Amino acid sequence: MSDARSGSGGPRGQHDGGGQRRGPRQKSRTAPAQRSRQGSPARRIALAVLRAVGDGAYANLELPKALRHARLDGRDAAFATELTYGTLRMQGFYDAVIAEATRRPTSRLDGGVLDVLRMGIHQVLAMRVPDHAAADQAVGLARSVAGPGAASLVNAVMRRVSESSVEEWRERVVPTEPLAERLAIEHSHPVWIIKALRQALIGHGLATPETGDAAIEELLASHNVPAPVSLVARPGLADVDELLGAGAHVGRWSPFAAELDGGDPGAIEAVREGRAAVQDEGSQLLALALAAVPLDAHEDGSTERWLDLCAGPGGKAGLLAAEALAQGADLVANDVSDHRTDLVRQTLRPALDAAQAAGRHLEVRTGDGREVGVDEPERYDRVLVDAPCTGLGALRRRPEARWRRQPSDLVGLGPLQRDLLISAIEATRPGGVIAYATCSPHLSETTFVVRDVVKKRDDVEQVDARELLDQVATGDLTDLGAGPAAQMWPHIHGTDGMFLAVLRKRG
Ligand SMILES: C[S@@+](CC[C@H](N)C(=O)[O-])C[C@H]1O[C@@H](n2cnc3c(N)ncnc32)[C@H](O)[C@@H]1O
Repeated sequence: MSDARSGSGGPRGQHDGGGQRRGPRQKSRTAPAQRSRQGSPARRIALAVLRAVGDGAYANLELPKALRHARLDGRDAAFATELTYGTLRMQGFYDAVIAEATRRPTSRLDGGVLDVLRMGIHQVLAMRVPDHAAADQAVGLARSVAGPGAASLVNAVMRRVSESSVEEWRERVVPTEPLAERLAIEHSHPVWIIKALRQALIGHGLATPETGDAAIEELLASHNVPAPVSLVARPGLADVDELLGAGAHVGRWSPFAAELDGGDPGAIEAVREGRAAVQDEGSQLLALALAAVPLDAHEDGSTERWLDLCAGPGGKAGLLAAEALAQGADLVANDVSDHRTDLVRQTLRPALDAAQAAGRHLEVRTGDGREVGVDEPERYDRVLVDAPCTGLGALRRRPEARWRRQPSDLVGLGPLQRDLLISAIEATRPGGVIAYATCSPHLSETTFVVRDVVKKRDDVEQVDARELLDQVATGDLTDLGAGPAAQMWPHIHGTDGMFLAVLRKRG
C-alpha cells in the first residue's frame, strides 16, 4: 500500500470512514451502533497500526497486512491509510494541541488513548471529517482500549479541539521563535532533524545561510505531503508504455519511470510479475548514472563485472541487472543479511531467468561488504555502495522514521559507511568507477564520508556526479548542489533526498 492512495480523493471528501457508503454486498459484519461503540473498521485498523508502530513496527509493512486481513479496500482503505500516515506525520503538532487542550504533558497519557486522540484530531483538523463523527468514533475507540474513564477524557478533549480551527490551534501552540522550535511544532519534526537538514541544505550548496530558513521550511513541508507512487519499467523486461496503458502517466526524470496518481501498483500485471516495480525516480537515476559512466574496454575483450555491494531489497539491483544484461556485463548483488538477499533474489527473479537464458553471470550472494575489497581486490569495473543510512531523505515515505531515528544512529553508521566505501574502492579495478549513494542528505553520511575516504588515498578522484545524473535524466536536471557530488531533494526535484558521489579509480 502506498501513501499516494491516501491522497486520492476519498478521505478528503465527506466520507466519515464509518463504512456508511458500502454497497449492500459489502456490508460490515458489525451493526452501526456497535461500530460507533468500538470505532469503525478503518479507524480500528489505523489504531492497531499506530499501536504496532509504537512497538517498533513499520507502518508501510503493517498497514497493507492489516487492510488485507480486514478485507478493506476502496474508500475505506484510503481512509485508513490517510488516517494512519497523516496521524504519524503530524504527531508532533497534534501532541502540542493535546498538551494544550488537556493542560498536561502527553507523557502522562496512556499510549493507546494518546493514539486515539492523535487520530481524532487528524480527522477534525486535516481530513474534514464532521466533528461529531470524529468525536463519537474516538470515544468508542478510547472505551475499547482503556475503559469508560478514558472515553470521557477523550470526549472532552475532542470537544475542545473542535471549537477552534487548525489555524487557531497553530496560533496557540506554535512558538514564534526560535526557528527550529517553531518549525518542530508547525511542520511536526524533531528539532535535531530540522537543524541537521538545514545544515545539509547549506552544506550541499542548495541554500545559503541567508536563504536557509526558507529552504528548510519548504523541505519540511514536503515531508508532510504523500509521495507519488513512482514506478520503474525494468528495461528489457517491461516497457513504460505498458505502465501508461495501465493508467500511469510519464515520470519526471527517469526514462524508465511512470507515476501513478492513486490505486494499487500491485494491480498492474508488469509489477506483479516483477518486470516493473515501485521505485523512487531519484533511486532510478543513481543506478542509471553508474551504468552510463564511459569506461575503457578490457584489453583482453572480457566482459565488464559490476557489483552492488549493499543490494537489499534489490531496487537498484533490479535496474542495474537490466542494464547489465543490455550492455553484456555480469553483476553480483550482495547484502550482509540473508533475509535481504532473499528479497533481492525475489526482485531479480525475471532478470535471473533472462541472464540464464542469455548465458550471462548474475549472482545474488550474502556477505559482509567490508570484506569484498580484501577478498576480491580490483575485480570489478563498476561498484555501487548504496550505504545503510538514516533515511532522512525519505521521510515523506516513512512517516514514523522522523520520530524513531536518533542522532546516536549516526555514530554507528559513520564507520560502517566509510569501511564500505573503502572496501568498494579496493574491489574496483584501475580505471573503474565507484558510486557512493545514500537516501539521506545528512552531511555526516554524505560529503564527510566521501571527503574523509578520498583525502587518505591517492588512487581515486571524484568525478562530477551532477553531469552524470543530468545525462541520464529525461529533463533538465539542475539544482544538484555545488558538486562534484549531487544531492536531490523532495521539495525541488520531487524525488527522495538521494545523494550520489562518483569516484574513478586511477588507471
Ligand atoms: C540503503 S539499503 C540498500 C538499498 C538497495 N540498494 C535498494 O536499492 O533496494 C542498505 C543495505 O545495506 C545492507 N548492509 C548493511 N551493512 C552491510 C554490510 N556490512 N555489507 C553489505 N551490506 C550491508 C543492509 O542490509 C541494507 O539492505
